[in-house]
Amino acid sequence: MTQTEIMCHGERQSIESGKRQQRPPGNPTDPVARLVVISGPSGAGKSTVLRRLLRECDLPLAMSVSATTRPPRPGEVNGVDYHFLDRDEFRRRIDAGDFLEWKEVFGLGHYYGTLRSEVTTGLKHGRWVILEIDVQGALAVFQDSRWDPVSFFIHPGDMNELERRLRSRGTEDETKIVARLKTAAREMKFSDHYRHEIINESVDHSVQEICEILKEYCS
Ligand SMILES: Nc1ncnc2c1ncn2[C@@H]1O[C@H](COP(=O)(O)OP(=O)(O)OP(=O)(O)O)[C@@H](O)[C@H]1O
Ligand SMILES: Nc1nc2c(ncn2[C@@H]2O[C@H](COP(=O)(O)O)[C@@H](O)[C@H]2O)c(=O)[nH]1
Repeated sequence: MTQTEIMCHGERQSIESGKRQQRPPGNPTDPVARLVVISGPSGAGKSTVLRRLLRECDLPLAMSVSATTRPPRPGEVNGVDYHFLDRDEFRRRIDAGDFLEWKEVFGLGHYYGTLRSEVTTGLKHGRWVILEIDVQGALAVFQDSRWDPVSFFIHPGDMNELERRLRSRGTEDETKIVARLKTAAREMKFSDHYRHEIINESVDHSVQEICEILKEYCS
């Protein structure tokens, strides 16, 4: 019977084929780590849940810090929340082949992308690397047969609650809120492309659910 090794709690464990993970993880240089893709509409609570997941889930997790051309929000730190690049630098990095995927998200001229270096560094250290990316970016990763990510779609509950969360966050003006809600309606239609769907009604429950699901890939 084929065995696949994955990294949990810093040690190697095996799972039988026939369980959830049937294909070896994508990175041929490190067969014990894998990608986790998290998407969901802007304002659903992805960042809030992930911040807590990283603190509270006892698995070797690492966030991939994306690059973006959008300006930093107050309190956001370059290299921690995002790698903030100007458009010329972003383009240069596209041409250099530095991105695993990149997209213009929300149609307002701002680009977001996953740097290959973020992924390879995490995988090299035996970590599950988490990509918090939009649906278009996620579909590109799903199509690339080198990756076999564990994927989660985070739902806000309903669209009214999503709008409430976006407005209460207070980080976007009206034009941007409208663009994000429009994109959200489109993105919701793709939730069944993900292995797992999480209804983020309670941050506590979402964190616990995601951690438990990830652990199932270890046992
Ligand atoms: N389960 C929840 N219940 C109520 N409010 C929540 C919940 N989860 C997150 N929030 C709040 O909703 C707002 C949006 O959350 P967050 O910034 O994490 O969303 P996001 O999905 O990461 O958005 P974006 O894609 O724009 O980065 C924040 O003010 C956050 O505190
Ligand atoms: N395709 C990608 N999408 C990304 C990446 N990093 C973030 N995102 C998505 O952008 C939105 C907006 O984020 P915000 O910080 O401006 O509120 C968010 O919903 C992410 O899903 C990326 O590297 N690639």
